[in-house]
Amino acid sequence: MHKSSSAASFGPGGLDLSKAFFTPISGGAPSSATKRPTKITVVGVGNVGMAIAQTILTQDLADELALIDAKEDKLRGEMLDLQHAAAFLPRTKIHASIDYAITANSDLCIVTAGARQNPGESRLNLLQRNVALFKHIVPPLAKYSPDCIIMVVSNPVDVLTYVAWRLSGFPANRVIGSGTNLDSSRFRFLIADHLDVNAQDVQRQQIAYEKETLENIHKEVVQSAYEVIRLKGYTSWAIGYSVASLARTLLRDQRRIHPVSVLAKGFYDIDGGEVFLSLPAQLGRNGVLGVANVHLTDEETQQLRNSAKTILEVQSQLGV
Ligand SMILES: NC(=O)c1ccc[n+]([C@@H]2O[C@H](COP(=O)([O-])OP(=O)(O)OC[C@H]3O[C@@H](n4cnc5c(N)ncnc54)[C@H](O)[C@@H]3O)[C@@H](O)[C@H]2O)c1
Repeated sequence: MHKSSSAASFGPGGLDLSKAFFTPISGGAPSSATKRPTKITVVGVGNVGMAIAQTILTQDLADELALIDAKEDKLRGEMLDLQHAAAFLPRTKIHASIDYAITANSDLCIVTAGARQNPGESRLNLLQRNVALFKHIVPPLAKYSPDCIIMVVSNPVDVLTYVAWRLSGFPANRVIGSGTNLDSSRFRFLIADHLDVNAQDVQRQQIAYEKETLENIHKEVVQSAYEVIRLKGYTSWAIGYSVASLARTLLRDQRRIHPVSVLAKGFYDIDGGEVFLSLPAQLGRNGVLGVANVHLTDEETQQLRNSAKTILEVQSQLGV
């Protein structure tokens, strides 16, 4: 496949056009003090992967973007389509290939590749197919970018984050799932809409709401993704912004708290095994820096433990 680069080549003579436009100044060559470029890889250029890629570009989060997929034509088409917007965007070098060598030295690798559920197929079978995909995806990512942070977006996100953690051999602080970051945003939108305020001002604070209003908003959050999928076939824009906000916090060491899938063992009385759950985690350049201690009711603690138990049962059938 034609490996991309954002740079065009000019004819067989190899004419260096840059010299025709600029006269280099002495000492202008890159020095060791020059900042290393920030590089993000996105695996899977479907609806979700492309929404993430385009948000990363418009928000100027990377100097280099590497796109990986199994479909060569789709991959090249998406790469060219993004490159053609270069005149309207901050400068980012875009690569695309089925060869993981282009992902080398990434700071952040975002995995969105996933199999689609066949009619009548069980969720466990779909999960097993996704585990098989991850066996092709995660080891080469870890090989080419041994110091990167891996962010899993593919569903079921908690279990696949565990799978990515096992397959990568990385410490748990460098493997994160997008978790309920998007669901939180949906929750904040619905509360903001109800109160007619800005969603960015909806924070973690105890405000007295009518029980019924809160229950309705909760129900709506749970149904949100299904509703969008029913109407347009998939979700993309909100998950794109959600993951870009995580990328910003991680790569710019913002140390913000996000509800994301992290290794939950030892937090909130979850001790039974290695399971990834969405918890309020502080994120920075080293990945997960800590987990916030939010007060939970006994019922909420029990719900978390039940989720952990269910996920562990599923994981025991995966052979990873
Ligand atoms: N975590 C969340 O909040 C959230 C939100 C939305 C979607 N998702 C999940 O994201 C995933 C992707 O959704 P989508 O709508 O983009 O699906 P999609 O079918 O449009 O895209 C999936 C892409 O993965 C690629 N792919 C398949 N096998 C591959 C392999 N071995 N290597 C590289 N690429 C491969 C496909 O070619 C395709 O381009 C799904 O699992 C979906 O459930 C998660």
